[in-house]
Amino acid sequence: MIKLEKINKYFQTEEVQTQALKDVNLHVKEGEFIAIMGPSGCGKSTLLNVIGLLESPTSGSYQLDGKEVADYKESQRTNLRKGNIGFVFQNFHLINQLTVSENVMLPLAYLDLSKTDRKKKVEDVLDRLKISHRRNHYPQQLSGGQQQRVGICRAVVAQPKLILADEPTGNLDSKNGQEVMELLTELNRQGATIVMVTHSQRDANYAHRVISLLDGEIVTEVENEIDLF
Ligand SMILES: Nc1ncnc2c1ncn2[C@@H]1O[C@H](COP(=O)(O)OP(=O)(O)OP(=O)(O)O)[C@@H](O)[C@H]1O
Repeated sequence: MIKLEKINKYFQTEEVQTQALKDVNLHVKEGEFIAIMGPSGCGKSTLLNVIGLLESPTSGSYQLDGKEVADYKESQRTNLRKGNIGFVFQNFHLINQLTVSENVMLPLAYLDLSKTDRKKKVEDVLDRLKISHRRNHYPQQLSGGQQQRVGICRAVVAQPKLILADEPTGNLDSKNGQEVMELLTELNRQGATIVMVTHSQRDANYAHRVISLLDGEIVTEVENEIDLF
């Protein structure tokens, strides 16, 4: 599904040039669950942003579902993201002025669906992730764990094949963090491919494979032994 070959990413500011990714090669198969780890500043978020078509690499090849997308312009990347990639963020990124239902409906605004179909999809995902009793609440009326549950609803409502999560449990206590990881595992079992950045070894244990980055380079790749049954 994801094939990165010799991906390099440079950031240029007035004084310095930083190489955030160095010759990164990474293949992710459909249905895999990958964790990306490494110290602060090693390039984890940059890698996730490249995979999620939020940024383009400076050089290298990126094939997504067999299509070369490394040179896509911003408008092409935006179009491809819609409905295909769901994002989960550490700070949830919910809009405080919108209710839970309205937040979850946002990614559907760009898809060609009737209002009834949109409402049904939102209701289905709120039910499935057990947060429908809070549908008319505003984000600040919810606990952190509930907010992340809503964040995950929004990431999956358009049924994307790929879910990208940047430290999804970073702002949660361990009980809520574990619930979020169980939710991601369940979505993965239902077929979603997941790439997750994490600082937590415990969270990384849920993944099939753990990639470690150091100074923009992949230094180790470890397969986890996961009991699938
Ligand atoms: N927009 C940008 N402009 C300039 N430099 C950047 C930019 N984004 C990232 N960098 C630099 O690229 C390197 C990698 O950053 P990145 O955010 O990917 O690291 P990270 O591993 O996700 O860090 P953290 O764990 O602290 O979030 C860092 O040196 C950072 O300063």
